[in-house]
Amino acid sequence: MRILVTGGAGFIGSEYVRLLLGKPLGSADGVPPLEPTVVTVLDKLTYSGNLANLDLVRGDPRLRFVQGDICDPTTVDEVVAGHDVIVHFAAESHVDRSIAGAAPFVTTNVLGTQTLLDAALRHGTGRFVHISTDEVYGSIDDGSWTETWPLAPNSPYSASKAGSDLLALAYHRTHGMDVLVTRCSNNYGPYQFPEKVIPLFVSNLLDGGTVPLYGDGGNIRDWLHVHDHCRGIAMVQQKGRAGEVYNIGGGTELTNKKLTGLLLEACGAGWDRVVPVTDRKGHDRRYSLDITKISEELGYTPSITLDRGLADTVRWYQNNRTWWEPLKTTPTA
Ligand SMILES: NC(=O)c1ccc[n+]([C@@H]2O[C@H](COP(=O)([O-])OP(=O)(O)OC[C@H]3O[C@@H](n4cnc5c(N)ncnc54)[C@H](O)[C@@H]3O)[C@@H](O)[C@H]2O)c1
Ligand SMILES: Cc1cn([C@H]2C[C@H](O)[C@@H](COP(=O)(O)OP(=O)(O)O[C@H]3O[C@H](CO)[C@@H](O)[C@H](O)[C@H]3O)O2)c(=O)[nH]c1=O
Repeated sequence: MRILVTGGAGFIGSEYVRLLLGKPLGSADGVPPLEPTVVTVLDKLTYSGNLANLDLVRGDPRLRFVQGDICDPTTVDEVVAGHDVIVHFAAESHVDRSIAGAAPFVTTNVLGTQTLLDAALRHGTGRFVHISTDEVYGSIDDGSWTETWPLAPNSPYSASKAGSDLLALAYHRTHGMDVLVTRCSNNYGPYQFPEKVIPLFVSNLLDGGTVPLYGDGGNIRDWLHVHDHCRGIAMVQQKGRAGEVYNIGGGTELTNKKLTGLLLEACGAGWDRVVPVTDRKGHDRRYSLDITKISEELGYTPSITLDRGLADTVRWYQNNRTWWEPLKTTPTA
């Protein structure tokens, strides 16, 4: 099977490539055999893409890397040809950046996805797995989102992801393409660019600095280890039903204040290192996913507890300064 992974040099995409090639960050228990003959990574290498993320699989004869933009129809057409499956991670992924400027989010997330879908349609690609996000549902005060919940995104990032999510489903309904969509909660783990809250806070604390906690710190996120997310995607790729949406969550909801406390403890720092700052504009209060569908249909359960996952992640950032230190000093605009 020939698999194309877009955004495979990013945080989550690179773990998916490692999983496909038999070098994941955790045990692949419960994941059906993947056995790819070729894994092609198509990645533009934006500020968040990094070839070093693929170091563990460098040299695998099945891995091919193409530096290219998913918005470029010529490149996309050439790369898509001959693949049986596309797993589409490539995106602009950071909410704060989308507030500062929405244009690249609309371009990459909406137009880039349309460009890929059109190429997959032309080439008759067997299966297209679109990686979406729980943020497309908006914010929820009580209860949890099932897959049939109406979409109500609030940030330019989540609006652009909702656009691509609905486009992917539309290609299934309109053209009969074998498209599946996954919507997952907040990922954490090694190789996450140090702008998202966990790697930002951990790297700042390891550097002896402070951490900026938005608003009252009461916003709630559901945390999912990147390896468990990729296990869930692999199950969807192998066993999911065409045209369906699958939520993938971690079942670990925490306020940002509680999360900050855990990170301070793991880094041996005190609350004097926390600086309350002005809240994010339009800040979603709570995300919560109902994962009954993927659990009952595909046998998914997260395997890495938050305690273990956070301890391992902090240790990874302690031991891999050479990976993240340059990323904190290089301009990324
Ligand atoms: N990080 C999370 O918590 C999370 C949660 C839910 C969903 N997601 C989704 O998962 C996917 C991956 O997220 P991530 O956290 O790994 O993001 P990331 O920012 O670490 O990686 C994105 C990758 O896409 C590449 N890319 C960006 N624009 C491109 C373009 N125009 N053409 C080709 N490549 C391009 C980048 O170079 C990078 O390698 C995204 O679609 C994101 O919306 C992320
Ligand atoms: C960067 C930063 C964040 N925060 C808060 C804002 C959020 O409530 C929480 C997590 O922020 P972020 O790490 O930016 O993640 P969030 O906005 O939830 O979005 C993430 O999770 C989404 C899935 O829920 C993904 O679709 C996005 O790609 C990913 O970036 O921490 C702070 O308090 N201080 C900060 O400096």
